[in-house]
Amino acid sequence: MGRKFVVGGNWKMNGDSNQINEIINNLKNGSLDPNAEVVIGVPAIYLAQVRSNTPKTIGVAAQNCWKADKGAFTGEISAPMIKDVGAEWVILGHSERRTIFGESDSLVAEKVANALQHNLKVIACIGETLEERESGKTEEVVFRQTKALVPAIGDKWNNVVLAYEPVWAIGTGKTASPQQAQDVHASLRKWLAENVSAEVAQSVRIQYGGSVTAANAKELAACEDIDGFLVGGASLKPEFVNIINAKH
Ligand SMILES: O=C(CO)COP(=O)(O)O
Repeated sequence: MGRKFVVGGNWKMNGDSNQINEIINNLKNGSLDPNAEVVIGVPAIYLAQVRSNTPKTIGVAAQNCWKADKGAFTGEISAPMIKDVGAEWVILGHSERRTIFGESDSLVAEKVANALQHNLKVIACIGETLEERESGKTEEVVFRQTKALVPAIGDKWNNVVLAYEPVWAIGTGKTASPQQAQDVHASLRKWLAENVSAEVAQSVRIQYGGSVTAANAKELAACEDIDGFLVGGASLKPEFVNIINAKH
């Protein structure tokens, strides 16, 4: 069976009630490809509001959560809380969490394990920095980041989407070329076949993220191993609909 195209919008720390209503109306009024799964990644404070105002055909994701269910973790939110307000997904291991907030591979893995245990679906992000790419370490880095997730995911790969987001392409306007992205996605699939299973390698969806726009989405979506996108800036704009529809 083919992998269903999946497009995430990561709003990051953007949006207020007015802008959020505009984004949701744009999605409601747009004619969205029924063969594409759509997930919007919303600032935690708006999760409940967005979940109740957005059609159920669109998934709602938190952008982070802590690894424990509850307790003395001031400022954090938990997987059970995300579930409680009706959201279905969480984005974990985003490069901004890894770099700005110092999240290690092992912390990301602990968060992934806890989120999956609570039946949240997870978009798990990986990707190399410019320096790592230029020193020929892209595969080493994305394999290391993925390896840390394997025990955390266990047999729950059905609830995981991998997002390959080269850090140098995020918010820079420097999109990876379709060939650069395809090469890493194909290497990841090969690594998964060798280190997890042929079935997981074949079935797991791998999104590309980093300066995706309506202008470059079609060419990227045509690549064999690119199964969707994780979109930052453009997910706040009307062109997000065109990105969702880029595959068909
Ligand atoms: O980080 C991203 C999505 O998670 C990508 O952000 P941009 O699309 O703004 O480059």
